[in-house]
Parts: sequence; structure tokens; C-alpha cells
Amino acid sequence: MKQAKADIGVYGLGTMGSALALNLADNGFRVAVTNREVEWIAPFLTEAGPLAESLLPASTLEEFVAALNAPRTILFMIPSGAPMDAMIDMVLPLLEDGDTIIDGGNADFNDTRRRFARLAGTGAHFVGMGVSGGEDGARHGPSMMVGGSDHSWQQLKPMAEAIAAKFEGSPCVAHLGPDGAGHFVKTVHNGIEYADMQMIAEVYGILRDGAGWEAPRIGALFEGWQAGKLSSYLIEVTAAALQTTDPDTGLPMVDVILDQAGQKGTGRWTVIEALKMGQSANAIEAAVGARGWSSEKAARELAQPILSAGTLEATVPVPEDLEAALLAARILAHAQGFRLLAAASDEFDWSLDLARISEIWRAGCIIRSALLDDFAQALRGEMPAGHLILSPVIAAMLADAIPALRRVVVAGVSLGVPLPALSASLAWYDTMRHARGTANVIQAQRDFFGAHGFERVDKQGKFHANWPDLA
Ligand SMILES: NC(=O)C1=CN([C@@H]2O[C@H](COP(=O)(O)OP(=O)(O)OC[C@H]3O[C@@H](n4cnc5c(N)ncnc54)[C@H](OP(=O)(O)O)[C@@H]3O)[C@@H](O)[C@H]2O)C=CC1
Ligand SMILES: O=C(CO)[C@H](O)[C@H](O)COP(=O)(O)O
Repeated sequence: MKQAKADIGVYGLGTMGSALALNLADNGFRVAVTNREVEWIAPFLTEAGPLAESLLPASTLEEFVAALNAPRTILFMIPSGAPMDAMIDMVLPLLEDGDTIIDGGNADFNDTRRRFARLAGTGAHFVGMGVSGGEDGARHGPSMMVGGSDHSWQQLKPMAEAIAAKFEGSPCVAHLGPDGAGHFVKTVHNGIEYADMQMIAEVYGILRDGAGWEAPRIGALFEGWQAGKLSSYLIEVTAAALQTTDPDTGLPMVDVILDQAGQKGTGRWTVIEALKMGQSANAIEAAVGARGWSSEKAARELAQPILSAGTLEATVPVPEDLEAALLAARILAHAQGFRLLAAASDEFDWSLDLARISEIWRAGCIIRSALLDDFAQALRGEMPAGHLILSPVIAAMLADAIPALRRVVVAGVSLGVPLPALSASLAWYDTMRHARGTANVIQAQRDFFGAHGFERVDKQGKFHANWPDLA
């Protein structure tokens, strides 16, 4: 008997691809599967157990494409960059009008825009789709941020909605715009992820280095925060990690882990794109920078006995202050991310629905938290100057929590505990609440040394002063 064809093909059976393929199969779809190194296909089918009945293994690209119902939907879960371009080159000649290629990896949205343009006119479609939730999310319900054409979205939608995480029954997936919109939103999601992780690590740092708390005690404190406004996946996993014991040494696991964190690019891309658009998401920048500093382990070991601390008397703020400080900083980092999304939406004409983005981040993704529901409501309401922090509800939340953030930053500065992301978020908040800033001096300096001109508060136009004569 002739075997029924597959609804979708998944290329790349690594961590994410295999989990998504199983999720699709679990939801009743027939899935063609293949992998660059084909020897990984058989163990994957064994691991799939009864779900293998819905999986159609293919050992060549031709066999894989031929196993799919037309119009074809092919999901690639492979590293971004050159591998994706190479795969497009190989698969494109095998496709027909209406077929869709989806890059579900973490891709630079500039590459996605280029690939989208490359496929336009070929009859095939290109979708850049951000997937968040790690392996477990991919297997049981990720959050997905989809870019590309309406045609592709109609093709993908039933499958994407079936496998996505659900928040109160609503699937955490949306078609956000054309070309690179989905991958841009995923990039900013990851930028916020970097900031949130860093800020949690900074609170751990002030308790460890300022108050001498052991990891399990800090973990227990964080676990308690899960009952409040900070409730989130990242607090949950950090609390669990801090309370985990290393089986080899009996020490807290985090105490035997090197203080050097890697990065694959999405945080850096967020910062680069922010700067290109004349923005500065400084809490995210601080988090990306801190990962860079973390890798300078040898230099820091050399520096410790050389650099004087020059610390001041201070006590570590009470846990309630740390909780409120983290809440304020988390709000500020998200607000910077949403500001960036709004700027990109204008720049690329995407009409991004920021409230919908917040909604699809409420479940399944790494930054899911109780706050995202508040943000979604705020983003649908009054938001002066397009800033989330100016929404009345969010401004009121900040008003409650900012004094605690100040106390924590002051303590960190006094005790010499670095808090780059927490202090950056506070600096942005203080910048934004000053109607008159200090760039008047920057204007004066630029005109003084470079005759760049300046604008005045009392007259329209561009002016130049003969500074040496006036001085
Ligand atoms: N891990 C995570 O938490 C998340 C990852 N992502 C993104 O998903 C994508 C896949 O990540 P992940 O599953 O973790 O990675 P893995 O390393 O687990 O798997 C990578 C997959 O890509 C294939 N591959 C590697 N190089 C090539 C190539 N040159 N040509 C064709 N196939 C290739 C591998 O095949 P082979 O077995 O032959 O080596 C393997 O199937 C990445 O873009 C990643 O950024 C997105 C969200 C979360
Ligand atoms: O996309 C993800 C989570 O949302 C991936 O886990 C990604 O690898 C995280 O970024 P990095 O490796 O740079 O920390």
C-alpha cells in the first residue's frame, strides 16, 4: 500500500529539530525527517517510540522533499548563517510553486530579509521563525515568532497553533510581519533574556559577595519569589540550579561551575541593531558586555590582588528590597526591548503588534513571566510617546519599586559588588524622567571643537558660537 505523504518536513534532528518533530507527531501530524549525518536518524526513531509511526525517515534530500504533501512546508532547525544558505541552494531546485522553507533557528534578521528577497519570484516562500523554550518547550509547547508571507502563514498556522504553548487556551504563536520580522522579534526576546539572566545573577552576586549567603539559601529565597510579581521561568530555573548539589563533590553545583558564560550572538545582534537605529537598550548592552567580561577570567584573576577595592561601609538591602529592585529592573529591560521593537517596526514598515508579542511570550518561551500579561494590557492601552514605562499602570509599578532599586544599586556601589545591568536600567529610568538632560553640554562641546552647530531653547534654527572669543 502506498504510504500517505507528510504534512511537514523537519530537517536537522539536533536538540530542537528532534523535539519539534516529536511535538508535531504528538499532535497528529505526519512528519518527514532527515539529518545531515543520516546515522542519527535511526536512534531518533527508536527514541520516538510509538510516535515513530507518524515519522517518515528520509536518507536523501530528494527522498525527503518527495515525501511531503504539496504545497510543501519544510522546517530547518540547523545553525544560522552559512549552513542555512547552503541548504537553500540544495533544496530550492527540488521545490515547486507555493512551497515554503522555514528557518526555525536563531538567525540574524538581516540574513532573513536577504533570503526572503532571494526567494521572492522563485515561486517558493521563505519564513524566518523564532522558536523559544529550549528543548522542553520545543517538545511540549514553544513560543514561536513567525515572519514571512501570508501564504506561508496559512500553510503553517494549523500546525504551529497545535504545537505551540498555550496561555489560557490561546496559542503562543503569531504571524508578526513579513521578511525578518519574526527573527527580529526573537532576537529582541533573547536580548531581554540576556538582561533578565544577568540581573538575576547580579542579585545572587550581592547576596553571595556582600552578605556571604550560600547558594542554596539564595535559591530558597528565589523560590519564594515565584509566588509574587517576579514569578517567571528564569527565576524558577535559577532557584532550582542554586539548590542543586554536585554529586562528585557534594558542593552546590553553581560553586563548581566556572564563572565564564558563552554566547551565540542574539544578545549582541540586539545591541547592534539598537545602536544602528539610534537607540540604546543599555540594560541589554550591560548584560552582553558582562558575558564578554566573564570570558576574561585570566585577566580578572591577575587583577584581583592589584586593583584596590576602595569600598565604603554599607549593608546588603533586605530581601524585600532585592525582590522589588529586580522587578523594577525587569520592567525597564522589557521596556527597552519593546521600544526597540517599535523602532524596528517603523524602520522596516512591519506594523508589529507589541501587545500580541507580549501575549505570545506569556507561555512557552524562556522569558515567560507573570509580568508579560501586565505588559500586554499596558501595550493595548494608553502609552505616551510609545514608551511602556509611561503607561499609567507600569509607571505606578515603577514608582513603587524604584526606591528599592536605588537602595540596591547604592549598596552594590558601596560594597564594590558589580551590578552592571541593574545600574544601567536605573540610569535609563533617571535619564527618561529628566525633561532637561545634559546634552546641552555635548552640543556645546561639539560646536566648540568641530563647529558642528547647536540648537537653542529660545530661538529656532542652527547656531554657531565663536567659543574662544566668547570665553
Ligand atoms: N538549543 C536551544 O535551546 C535553542 C536553539 N535554537 C536554534 O535552533 C537551531 C538548532 O539548534 P540546536 O538544535 O540546539 O542545535 P544542535 O547542535 O543540537 O543541532 C544542530 C543540527 O543542525 C545540523 N547541522 C549542523 N551543521 C549543519 C550544516 N552545515 N548543514 C546542515 N545541517 C547542519 C546538525 O546535523 P548533524 O547531526 O549532522 O551535525 C543537527 O541536526 C540553531 O539555529 C539554534 O540557534 C533556537 C532556540 C533554542
Ligand atoms: O534562543 C535560545 C533561548 O531563547 C537559545 O538557548 C540561545 O542559544 C540562547 O542564547 P545564548 O546561547 O547566546 O545564551
